[in-house]
Amino acid sequence: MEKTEKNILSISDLSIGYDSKTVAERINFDLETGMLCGVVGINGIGKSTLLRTLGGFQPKLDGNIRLKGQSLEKYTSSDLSKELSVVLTEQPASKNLTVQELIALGRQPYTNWLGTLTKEDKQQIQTSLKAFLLSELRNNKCHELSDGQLQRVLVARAMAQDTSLILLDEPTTHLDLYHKVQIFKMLQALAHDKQKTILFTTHEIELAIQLCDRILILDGKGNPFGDPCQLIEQKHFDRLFPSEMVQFDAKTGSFKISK
Ligand SMILES: Nc1ncnc2c1ncn2[C@@H]1O[C@H](COP(=O)(O)OP(=O)(O)OP(=O)(O)O)[C@@H](O)[C@H]1O
Repeated sequence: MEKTEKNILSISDLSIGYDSKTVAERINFDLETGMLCGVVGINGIGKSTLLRTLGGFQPKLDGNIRLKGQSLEKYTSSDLSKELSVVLTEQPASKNLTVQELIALGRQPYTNWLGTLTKEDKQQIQTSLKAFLLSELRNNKCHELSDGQLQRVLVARAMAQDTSLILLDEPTTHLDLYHKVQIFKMLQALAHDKQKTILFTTHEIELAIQLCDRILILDGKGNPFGDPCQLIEQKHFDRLFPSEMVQFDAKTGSFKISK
């Protein structure tokens, strides 16, 4: 009983894909409040498809997705926008807005039809600007930003939306190592300090191993899920890529090119 209450997201026997094409099946995992979870796997295995399915952008093929104990399909779009925010890889259409204006869009689920911001809305926007080191850039147009800065703005908008679950598709693409680590650490702080449940897809397996509480490996078979150390012990990362090309070193938690 206690386990169910703590679970924000419960996925059982989920199959995802398009019309008659199943991309991945037998996906099972639970995420509790305050957990940071990375979804990894080779190109084309279905990471983005999973994220879009969990975000309600495309229907599941089979199985169950429960958000805070209720089937995802039962949520109205207005209720869902208060529980779930999604950051996709596509560039936002609204790049002509300032940083502060784009982050303010995160408050839309709570504002009246005129979009009037209350004191609480404004406070949330300021907190998000601060958490993602954007206060000084607040009046800059989004099209003037670097990829790393824009990525921080998109995550800050999700934070301003103040949902229990945040989904992100490859939030560190195009970023250098420093800025990848910066985003990962900010996501970790958002999960641990603000008790948000965060699930993101990534190719940064080594960083995910170091910073995530849980990892889901989409592998086209059992789709193992667990604590990174546990997955290392069970040798799941060893099987991710063909060993004649890359090998996983369990001691350092990193991949080495096979000589
Ligand atoms: N709109 C679509 N209609 C049909 N098939 C699609 C569609 N979008 C993606 N696919 C297919 O679904 C499979 C999974 O794609 P997806 O983008 O989810 O993989 P991914 O793991 O995110 O890949 P990557 O790491 O390269 O971003 C691929 O075979 C892809 O060709």
